[in-house]
Amino acid sequence: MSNKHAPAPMWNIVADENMPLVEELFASIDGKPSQIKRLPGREITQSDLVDTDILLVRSVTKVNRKLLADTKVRFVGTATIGTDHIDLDYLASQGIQFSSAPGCNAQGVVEYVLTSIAYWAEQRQKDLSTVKVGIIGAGNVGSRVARTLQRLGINYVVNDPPLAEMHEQGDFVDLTQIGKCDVITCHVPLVKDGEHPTYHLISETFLKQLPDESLLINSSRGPVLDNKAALDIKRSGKAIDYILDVWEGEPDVNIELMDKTLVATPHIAGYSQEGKIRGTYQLYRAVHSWLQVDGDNQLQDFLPDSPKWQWNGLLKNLYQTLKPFYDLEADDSRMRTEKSDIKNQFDGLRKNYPQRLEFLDNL
Ligand SMILES: NC(=O)c1ccc[n+]([C@@H]2O[C@H](COP(=O)([O-])OP(=O)(O)OC[C@H]3O[C@@H](n4cnc5c(N)ncnc54)[C@H](O)[C@@H]3O)[C@@H](O)[C@H]2O)c1
Ligand SMILES: O=C(O)[C@H](O)[C@H](O)COP(=O)(O)O
Repeated sequence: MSNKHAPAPMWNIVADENMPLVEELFASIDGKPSQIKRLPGREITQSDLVDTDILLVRSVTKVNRKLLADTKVRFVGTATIGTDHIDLDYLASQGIQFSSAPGCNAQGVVEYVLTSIAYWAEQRQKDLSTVKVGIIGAGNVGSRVARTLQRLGINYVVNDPPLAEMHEQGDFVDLTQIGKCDVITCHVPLVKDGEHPTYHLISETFLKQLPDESLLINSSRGPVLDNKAALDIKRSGKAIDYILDVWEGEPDVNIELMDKTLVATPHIAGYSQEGKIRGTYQLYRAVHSWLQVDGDNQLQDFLPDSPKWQWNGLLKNLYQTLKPFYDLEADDSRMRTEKSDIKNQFDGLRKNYPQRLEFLDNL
């Protein structure tokens, strides 16, 4: 395969400042050294990229014609699962290679969701052996949430029309059935058009039919939930709980909605150390595969030793057994502490997020 970079004396790389291991993994590629420039994701502009070969971003950088026109960028990688911040059609039209990091932080999200359900059960005195969870989206995250609930003996149903149409194995239910569940958790990409859009999938109509005392968790993308409708429903006095990790208009979170949540966090559901490391590593592999060259670094050498949660077989007090491994309440309280200036503090809460390790792989 030929590529425009073969004669370059040095790789020019621009990377989001919040990606770990870029210096370690990208110091040289195929024997050629790299010059790596780190920038805050929201502040990367076209002028930073004029002589850049490889752009490595996270979810806060909008990658489109405005950013990439008249630059040398030939590879864009996002160390995230979601790709709604990337104009994939534009990249394809320009022959710019692209990679995301599918599944990289799925385990962190699963742990966030399980801890959230357990916290809600404790707060609202629910018996998890009689609760039914509705999972919307059964990809990397949703299917693992299902597997985890299955192992714990918690009932669930799954909605995923695109998968159902592909005749994937498994039983799928429609959204009406999901709307009858005690807990609903969303794991869909943000898609605004096509056959199965997810923008405002959780609409006023959907929220109105939810049973009283149900819980809605959104850790997918803010606009999957109509935030205004969610607020209006609470204002109307409906007894429904929200656990929200993602928000319409981030970082400009609706403070009244935040006040009405059971748990509010600043888009950190997937923020395990391992998830971030896997994200960068998957891009390292993708760059080498694009160039058809070898890379010697092995993922295992960068992953920390993770703690192991041992389940005692009881659903009662589940939250108290999870809390030493993931302190959801601490995440919630850090966000509420910054409430008065959340728009300006949101990114800082994420940048300075405390180390969190995955713990659930031995259920
Ligand atoms: N909060 C966080 O920190 C965090 C972390 C990781 C991922 N995410 C978000 O979660 C999303 C899901 O992650 P994933 O790894 O499971 O993605 P994935 O692509 O593996 O799976 C998404 C699933 O959603 C299904 N789907 C698409 N449209 C649907 C619709 N209209 N109704 C029901 N199902 C639909 C797809 O068929 C697919 O099975 C990501 O796109 C990302 O936006 C958030
Ligand atoms: O899509 C994802 O993978 C997550 O939403 C991602 O972890 C968000 O974190 P960010 O890229 O904004 O640091």
